[in-house]
Amino acid sequence: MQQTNLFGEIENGQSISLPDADLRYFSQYYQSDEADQLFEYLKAGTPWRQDSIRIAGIERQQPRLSAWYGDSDAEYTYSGLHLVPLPWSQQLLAIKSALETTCACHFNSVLLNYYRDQQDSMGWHSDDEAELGAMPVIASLTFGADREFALKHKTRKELRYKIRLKHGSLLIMQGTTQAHWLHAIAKEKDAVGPRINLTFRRIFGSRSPAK
Ligand SMILES: O=C(O)CCC(=O)C(=O)O
Ligand SMILES: [Fe+2]
Repeated sequence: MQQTNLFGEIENGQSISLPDADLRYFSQYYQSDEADQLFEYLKAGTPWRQDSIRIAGIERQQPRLSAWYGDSDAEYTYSGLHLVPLPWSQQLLAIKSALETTCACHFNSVLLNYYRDQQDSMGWHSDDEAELGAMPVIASLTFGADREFALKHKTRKELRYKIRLKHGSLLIMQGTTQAHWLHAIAKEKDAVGPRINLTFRRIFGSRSPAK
C-alpha cells in the first residue's frame, strides 16, 4: 500500500467530480511489484467460475469468470444468481483491512471478476441491490491489464465519463453514486491481457452484523 501523509491520507487519492456521485480514485494504491504479486496470486489461487445468469427469462453465461468471498452469512443474490461466500484467504483479509482504513468503513464480502481478454465484459448496471443498503461504499481494486470503466447518469443522458483503471488502482464509489449512475466494462476491439477486479462490499441483512 502507498505511504500515508501526516493526516493519514494516501498522497495520490483524487476525487472525480461528477454530479450526484462521490468517487475517489487512487491510481497507485498498490505499487507495481506488490500489484504484480497480488495479480499472480489471485489468478492462480482463486476457484474461478463462469456462472449463468437469467436476464429477461433468458439464461446466459457471464462473459467473465468470478468468485465471491466473505463472512459466512454474507449471502448475495442478483439476476437470479445466489452466491454463497467462500471463506476469506489471508491475502484477501489483508487487502480488506487496508481498504477499511482508507475508507473508514467495514466490508464483509468481495466479488472478484476475471476478464480473460478483450472479449470479456460487464454490462451496464448499478450496485444497488437492497442488501447493499441505501448509499453503499464499494471499493474497487484493479490488477492486470488496463480496461476502460464507463459511467453514465441514469436520467441525464448527456452525462458520461470514462476512466482507464490502472494496475494497482483503487476506485471508491460511495454516497449517491449507485442511485444515480450506471457503470460498465465494455468489450474492446484491440487485444487486451487479463484483468482482475475486486469489489469489496458490505452486505446488510446477513444473520449477524459485520465485524
Ligand atoms: O471490473 C470492474 O471494474 C467493475 C466491476 C463491477 O462493476 C462489479 O463487480 O460490480
Ligand atoms: Fe458494479
